[in-house]
This record gives sequence, C-alpha cells and structure tokens, in this order.
Amino acid sequence: MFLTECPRDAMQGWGEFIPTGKKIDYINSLMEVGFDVLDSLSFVSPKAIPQMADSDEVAGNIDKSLSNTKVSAIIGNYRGAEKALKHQSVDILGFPFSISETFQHRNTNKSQEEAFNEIIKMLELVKSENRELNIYFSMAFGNPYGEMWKWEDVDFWAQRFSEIGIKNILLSDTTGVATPETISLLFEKIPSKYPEIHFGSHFHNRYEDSYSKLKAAYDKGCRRFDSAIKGIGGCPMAKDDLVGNMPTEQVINFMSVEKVEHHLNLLNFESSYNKAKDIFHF
Ligand SMILES: CC(C)C(=O)C(=O)O
Repeated sequence: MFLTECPRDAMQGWGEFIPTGKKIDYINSLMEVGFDVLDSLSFVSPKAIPQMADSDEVAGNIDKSLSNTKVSAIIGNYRGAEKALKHQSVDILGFPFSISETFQHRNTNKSQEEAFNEIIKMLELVKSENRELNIYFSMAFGNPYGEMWKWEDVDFWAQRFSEIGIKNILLSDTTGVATPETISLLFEKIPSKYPEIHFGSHFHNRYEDSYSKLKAAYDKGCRRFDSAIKGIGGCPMAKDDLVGNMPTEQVINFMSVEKVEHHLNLLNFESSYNKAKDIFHF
C-alpha cells in the first residue's frame, strides 16, 4: 500500500491559527510513522488560506533526516510552484485540477484549459528541479454544482495528462459525493488504460461511509490512499459543501481487517495521534 497522510488538508480550514511550532512538531512526528508521502504544505494565496501562510517557515524546519517519507506541497499556480521549489524539503508539488469547470474557477480562478496550459509550464519547471508533480482530479466523482458527471470526462482528462507525461493522479472526491458504485466504475475503467500513471484515491467523506469507499477502490485494484488523522479537514474552497477527510485510523483498520500488509509504525502513529488531539481538540 502506498499511503499519504495529509496534515495540510487537515489544517488548512481549521478556524483557529495553529502556532507554527506546533505544525512543525506535528509534521516531524508524522515523518517517523512510515507514510510514503506527507501532504504538508500549501503555497497558495494566504488571503484565501490564512492558516497555511507560514508554509515557508514550516518547510524550512521539516527534518528530512528522520525518514524517507516524501514531502508534498499544494500549489495553485506557477508562482506558488516557484515558491515551493525554493525548499529542498519539498519533493512533490500537487496541483488540484478540477473535473468540474465551475470548481476549477472557484478554486484557482482559471478555466480547465488555462489550468492545463499552466500545468504544462509547471511540469517543465518541476522536472528541471528534479522533483515530481502530482495532479489531483478534484470533483472526480461528481460535483454539487449541477454539472453532469460522466466517467468519460474523467477519462478525457486522464488521456490529456498522460500525453504530457504526468505520472501520478489522485482521483479526489472533494465534496464526498462518491458512492461505492462510482468508485468501482472509475477504478475499473481508467487506471488500466494508462499503465504508466499511478492512480490513487483522495477521498473526503463522512466517517460512516469510509470503509465502503476504501473497499470499493481496493477491490478494483487501488493501492494508493490519502487520509488524515481523525478525518479532520476538507477543502475550504468547497466551503458550503465541506466534508472531512478519509480518517487514517479507518485506513489502518481496513488494512488490518483485510489483512493488507503495510509499513506504518503504529507506536509512532499513536504519538502523532496524540499530537493531533492536542491541535484539533478531539
Ligand atoms: C484540493 C484537493 C487536493 C482536494 O482536497 C480535493 O479536491 O479533494
């Protein structure tokens, strides 16, 4: 299993400002759990996401000597990519490309076509710096804006991104509208057409829906899951429709029930969980 913990997604919409020192301590503790990736930073407008305005300082204090876990940063445009790439601690940039034209505007103030063209430029930059660029397919399972959803639209964009050489795509259920049926459909139809792309899931959901979503994706071959401790978070740009993340405890529970091997250190996970309790008051 390829596991990404998303403290960035947990923190970004949190109402009270989390002191920078606490963020750093939390992320460094997660570095010792054994996740493949920590989605930790955000180089987007501090006006839009004030909680993440200290990402420069956080990035400068991530202790990469603790493990081989890669660090990822979300960006919304080329300028954000340049800022993120100044930090040697950042291995991966993540861009939220939306399958919904409405949400692409809402999230990055661009049309899909404009965002795609900017991604082509970002990809050149990222390659020249020897880092990676992941694409999130936001609203991959439908949207709350009344736009029609078809798996073929997701496939259309998967094809376009495969043509420019994108290697990692996270099918994201931004507002938690996916069902086990739509998850099965996408994971059955799309990844097998693009063997050069590593597809994963980035689910937002209510706790009670989490197991069935994991199972639907897993049964269709998905081996890459994003999650956040206690399911805290969600996309603040989809405010009216905010739902939490896939809870990491539920992913661990799933792996234990389904007898799936993983490489997480559960003692260290408990210590990070306790830090999350302190930050998010649960
Ligand atoms: C912004 C991206 C990464 C996201 O969380 C989503 O679209 O679900």
